Amino acid sequence: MTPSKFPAARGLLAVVRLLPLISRPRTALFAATTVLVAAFPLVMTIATGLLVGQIPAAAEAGPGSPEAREAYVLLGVGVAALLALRLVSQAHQTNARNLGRDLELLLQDRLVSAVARPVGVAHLEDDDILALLRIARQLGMDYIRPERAIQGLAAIAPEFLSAAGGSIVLCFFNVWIGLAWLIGWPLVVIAMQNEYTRIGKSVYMRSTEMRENEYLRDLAITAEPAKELRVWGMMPWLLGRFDRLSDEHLEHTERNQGMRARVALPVIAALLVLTSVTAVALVDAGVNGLVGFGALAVYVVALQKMFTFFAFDDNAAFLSYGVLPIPGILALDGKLAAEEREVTAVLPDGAPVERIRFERVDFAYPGADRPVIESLDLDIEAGTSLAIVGHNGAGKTSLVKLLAGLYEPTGGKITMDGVDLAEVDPAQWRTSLSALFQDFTRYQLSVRDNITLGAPHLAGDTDRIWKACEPMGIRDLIESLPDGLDTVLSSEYADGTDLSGGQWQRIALARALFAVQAGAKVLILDEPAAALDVRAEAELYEQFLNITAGLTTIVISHRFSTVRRADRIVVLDGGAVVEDGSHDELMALGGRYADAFTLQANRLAR
Ligand SMILES: Nc1ncnc2c1ncn2[C@@H]1O[C@H](COP(=O)(O)OP(=O)(O)OP(=O)(O)O)[C@@H](O)[C@H]1O
Repeated sequence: MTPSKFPAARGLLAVVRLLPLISRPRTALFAATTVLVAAFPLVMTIATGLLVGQIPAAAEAGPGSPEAREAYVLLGVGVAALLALRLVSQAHQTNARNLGRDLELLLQDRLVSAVARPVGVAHLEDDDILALLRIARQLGMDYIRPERAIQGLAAIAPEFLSAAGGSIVLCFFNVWIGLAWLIGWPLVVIAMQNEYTRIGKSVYMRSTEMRENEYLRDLAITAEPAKELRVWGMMPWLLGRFDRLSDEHLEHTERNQGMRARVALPVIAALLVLTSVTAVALVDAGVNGLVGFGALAVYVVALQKMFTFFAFDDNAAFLSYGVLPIPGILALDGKLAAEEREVTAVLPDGAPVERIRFERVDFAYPGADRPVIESLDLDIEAGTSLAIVGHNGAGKTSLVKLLAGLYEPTGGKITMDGVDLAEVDPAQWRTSLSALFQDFTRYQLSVRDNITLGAPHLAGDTDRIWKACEPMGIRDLIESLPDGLDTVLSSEYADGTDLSGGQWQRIALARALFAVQAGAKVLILDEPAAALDVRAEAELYEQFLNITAGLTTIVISHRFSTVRRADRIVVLDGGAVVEDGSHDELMALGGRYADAFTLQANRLAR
């Protein structure tokens, strides 16, 4: 995030630009009521002053005199302004509340669509973006809510205009005193907003610093890590560390949340001096008969306006805090939009019908200094099965993530039937793809949703769902669940249920199969059955190969019983292909594959 010299002003400008996007008429109403809410008190001020000044003349002239009638007219004007102020204030506040709420929704929407827009996932590992996301996720937090900023603005803007109006009135008394107020107030507002912004940034925008704290809190209250935390007796340690970090944060807050004396004291002193000088000058002018009683009364009430405007209150703070995250969110929207790729090619129908080709592909994860894939050449013939093997960290998953378009190669290209995937609309490519990753997601949704997520438009096709479940051996299991296919797979729901690791894996495999049945042409299976026993895995993979015959299948596995069934096997090491051939060819080669296969086979035999 680029630091800004005037974050409060930038945020405020952003708000001013965003409001018309929510609603032009409501923004116009907001502007109009801001002016009216400022103007009516000024009218009251002047009417009251003039009324006070009129009373002696009216009393002398007696009831029914023109002087007395003028006094009543002034009273009427004052009361009318008061009533109008009440009415307009109400509308002003309601409109501000609604605009604030809608602004927050607009920002949430911008944020979610910005984050969802990129084709890949690299941006979700970018520290700056993550920091912004964490802040934005707290949009609901009281202090840094844009909604509060609008409410703050709704309260401050009329007061400020009113004080400016009071300053102009004072110009008629003494132009220098009036100008001093007219220039002084904006300076005070800027100084205060800058101070509040400093406090807001240092206390409420500590996303990165609060990261560990947030992580520990989530660990302590979510079901997934609960087992390990309890079994290892980690809870006291975790809570202790959480408390320590929270205390540090609290200390930091207490240290930084106050206004600095070197800002507050000069501001307060300047206001005191200006008020005293104005008051003394007014009294002096009155005593020396330099201004009439009526005019003096108007000036005194105008001076009072200066007290009612308060640049130090909660509204001023909420205004500064609330606008803080806005420029970042808008910048993120722009930044991620700029990363969108240009589509210049289309895949032929039914692709791949010939081959998928990795051509001198390099890849390094964002921010990493070493590549995980280097100059990789790999030809995958369409309609065949390929197994990728290699030791931990060899780059197998990274390779299929590139194929799935989750990351883009940093060098070289991946083509499908000759078309560079970087030029293709990822949505088109992904309709041809079904993938199951080793860290597949266990969605806390119904069984039906879990299986049909790869082709949600077919979620109502129960026969098709059973066709995906039966080969995975889970139809009986699903039928035994309380709501069958509609049972929620989470014990966090009243009628929900959780499954064993192997059962979850079968559900995920059914999801991959369902997407294949829905038309996917390429199937990626990354450790598809690591949670199954060896026999079950071999049987399942056999089934898969039968069902998916004619499909381009890429499987990553450490189980050679699975791997050996593939048409072709490549051994990956250091991000490059080091052996390539069928099971028999690689065994005959007597290299790494043969060694590893023999080792595993001997162990199993023993
Ligand atoms: N998101 C990531 N960011 C940075 N580095 C990563 C990321 N994911 C993986 N790596 C690194 O890339 C290298 C290759 O990882 P990859 O997951 O491709 O290996 P693999 O062959 O699939 O391993 P395994 O058999 O253990 O699943 C590893 O050194 C790993 O630390």
